[in-house]
Amino acid sequence: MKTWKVGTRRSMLALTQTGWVIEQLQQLAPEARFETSEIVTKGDKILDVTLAKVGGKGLFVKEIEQSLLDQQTDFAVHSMKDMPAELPEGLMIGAVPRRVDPRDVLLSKEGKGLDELPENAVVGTSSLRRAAQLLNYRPDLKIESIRGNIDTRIRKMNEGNYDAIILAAAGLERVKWNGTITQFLPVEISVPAVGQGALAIECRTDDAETRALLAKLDHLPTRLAVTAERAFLNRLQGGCQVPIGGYATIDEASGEQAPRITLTGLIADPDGTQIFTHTETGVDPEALGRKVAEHLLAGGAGEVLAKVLEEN
Ligand SMILES: NCc1[nH]cc(CCC(=O)O)c1CC(=O)O
Repeated sequence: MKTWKVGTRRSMLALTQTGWVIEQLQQLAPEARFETSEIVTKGDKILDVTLAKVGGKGLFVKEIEQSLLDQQTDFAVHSMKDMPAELPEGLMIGAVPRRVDPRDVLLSKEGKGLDELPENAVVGTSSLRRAAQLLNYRPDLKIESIRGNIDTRIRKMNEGNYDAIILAAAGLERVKWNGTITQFLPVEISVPAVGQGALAIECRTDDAETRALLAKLDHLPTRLAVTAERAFLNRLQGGCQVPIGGYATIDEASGEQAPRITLTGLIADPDGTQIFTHTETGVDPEALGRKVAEHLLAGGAGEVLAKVLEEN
């Protein structure tokens, strides 16, 4: 039986999620063998600058995609959130496993939730999307950039530089972090990033054997939701330089083949003074994503986007 070579980043989160994917595939295909190939990406090397300033999305996936194209690896496991809206020619997302909790969470040093944090409290996040939504809700907060993997960020908070930090629930859940989450931020306060909580398993379009293997792990409701979110992002041509959020849910009671999808899109001014959101329901994920984007663009968010892009 074939041995599949699996590309992954080297962070604890990446290795954990890749291990999980291999475990799942092993159960679905007991004869298959897997070998992981750890790849250091540009995003892993640049730890001192805001990612937005050095090219944003794609930094965590480019080298891994090259190894797929060069046939050094057969498939790769990524956080969906790190995937650019468009994939290189010849590659595809072969599976989207079931999503875990998509929400952002607040961790605070003294266990105080967002409403209880003292005036002018310092919150660590390097995400423009998170910063804009926090500031919109609590304009007094001071947002400070923070980088590094989950452990590093939590350590930096505890060492005293920040009163609180914002992370994705999904990352903490996947690494089985055993600390206390202070608050799960409702999606009404913090619309998650496109793809947050989901994984993308990427492979070559012409590799039928790998596609057949990966298809076993695909979760249709998650795929539909993420497809809508990514169509939204794609229509906006947005990287993570712009505060964009997108979150879709599936009404599973509404039909096996073409369930109803509800998508909320968000575009914000980085300082949080202007927030544009729109929610719409449809059955075609691509059409829905475009529609929500176009509604926001027509309603004034286009000017905010243009301004943010100009400044960067
Ligand atoms: N920005 C980095 C990143 N990419 C994926 C996750 C984990 C959550 C996920 O899979 O959505 C994280 C960490 C975070 O945002 O806290």
